[in-house]
Amino acid sequence: MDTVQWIILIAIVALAGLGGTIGLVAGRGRKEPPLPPGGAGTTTLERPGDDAEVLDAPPTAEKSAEKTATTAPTVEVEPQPEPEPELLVPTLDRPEAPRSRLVRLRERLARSNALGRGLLELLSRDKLDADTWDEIEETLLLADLGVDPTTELVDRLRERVSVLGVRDTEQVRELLREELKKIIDPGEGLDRSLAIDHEPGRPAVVMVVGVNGTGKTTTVGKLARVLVAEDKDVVLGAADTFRAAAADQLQTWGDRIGVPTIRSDRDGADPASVGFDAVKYGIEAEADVVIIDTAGRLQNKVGLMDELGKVKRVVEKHGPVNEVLLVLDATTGQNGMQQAKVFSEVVNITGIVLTKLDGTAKGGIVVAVQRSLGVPVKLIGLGEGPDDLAPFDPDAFVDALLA
Ligand SMILES: Nc1nc2c(ncn2[C@@H]2O[C@H](COP(=O)(O)OP(=O)(O)OP(=O)(O)O)[C@@H](O)[C@H]2O)c(=O)[nH]1
Repeated sequence: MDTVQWIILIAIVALAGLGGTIGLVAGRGRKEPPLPPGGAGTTTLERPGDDAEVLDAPPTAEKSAEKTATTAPTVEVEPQPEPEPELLVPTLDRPEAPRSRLVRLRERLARSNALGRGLLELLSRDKLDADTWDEIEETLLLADLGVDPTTELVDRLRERVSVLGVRDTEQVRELLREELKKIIDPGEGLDRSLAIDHEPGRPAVVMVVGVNGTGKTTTVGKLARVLVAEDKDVVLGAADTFRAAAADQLQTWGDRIGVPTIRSDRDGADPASVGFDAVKYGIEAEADVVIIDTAGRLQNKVGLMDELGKVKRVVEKHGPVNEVLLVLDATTGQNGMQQAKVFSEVVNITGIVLTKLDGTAKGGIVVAVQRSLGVPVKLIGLGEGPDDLAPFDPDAFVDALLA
């Protein structure tokens, strides 16, 4: 071989050696990709074992770039998925079932109501003379029982106590229980259940009316919770467009239990149209009950009262309103009675909600308002808690008064 031939031979051997080295380096950096779960056609890079702790969390952009640079220089890396946004599932309140709340509320009523205790004390005196009977009468009047019911109750008790010669505290308590029961639940077929049965395709409509501050919006919210606890689908209508924050307040109640609130974006919008839309929505959503909150307004503002009548008429274009609940604050006494009369002239009240019976000895208003309107008390509010509303049960009420 001459020199040129030697040079060519050496060059061929050198090139062959270099090629083998390059092939080893590239092969070390490549791994067979694992099949993705489910065997779909995409391939992913295997994650090294020492990165195991980050398997659950998607790698950060920085980390994945680092990995790309050090472990897979020649592999085309699929873009790493964006971290999944944390799914914020709103936690809804689970309203208390009506049965258990009754027990709790009864205890509260018994604690806060001095009427029964006062009467029992007077009736248990050794001598039931004229002065004592006057005191009994006064106690009942102060409890807002009203003049006629008070006279009736005192006359009946007086007669029975003297005829039966009852002196024993337990017997007196029993007589008082019977007489109070008669006067609170006169047995004239007062239906205290809420009229929320409905035909298929049309929800029952409940309108809630009353003067500002009686607890109207709160009652709508609490009532929605009672109904949700009974597995009803409820829609709220914020037809109190008079007070700016009322719709927000109502929506907060609805949001807590996953109940939609139909409202206007505009303050001072036509409440009748909000009421109409709420029922329309309720029909489309196949809801069971639509509860409409209305503006609390002063009873002497004739224009505003007319507006309330209009809300009812417009809502009734969808069909009859099943229930019109008047909310009265039990602590306002005779003023509450005046309000009741004015409202009943504008809309046909079908039931009364007495709020704030906690902390007042004026439970007698139950009797007064039922008599004056001929409408039953259907619900009572016994506190500011979300589940402090219960169906009115005359037996439980009298028991609580005398507890
Ligand atoms: N103690 C007690 N407070 C109650 C009860 N019901 C309502 N309230 C309180 O009464 C206040 C007025 O309640 P709202 O529901 O805002 O009254 P409203 O009638 O809707 O008033 P407007 O929205 O201004 O028309 C709130 O502080 C309620 O928490 C109850 O049964 N007991």
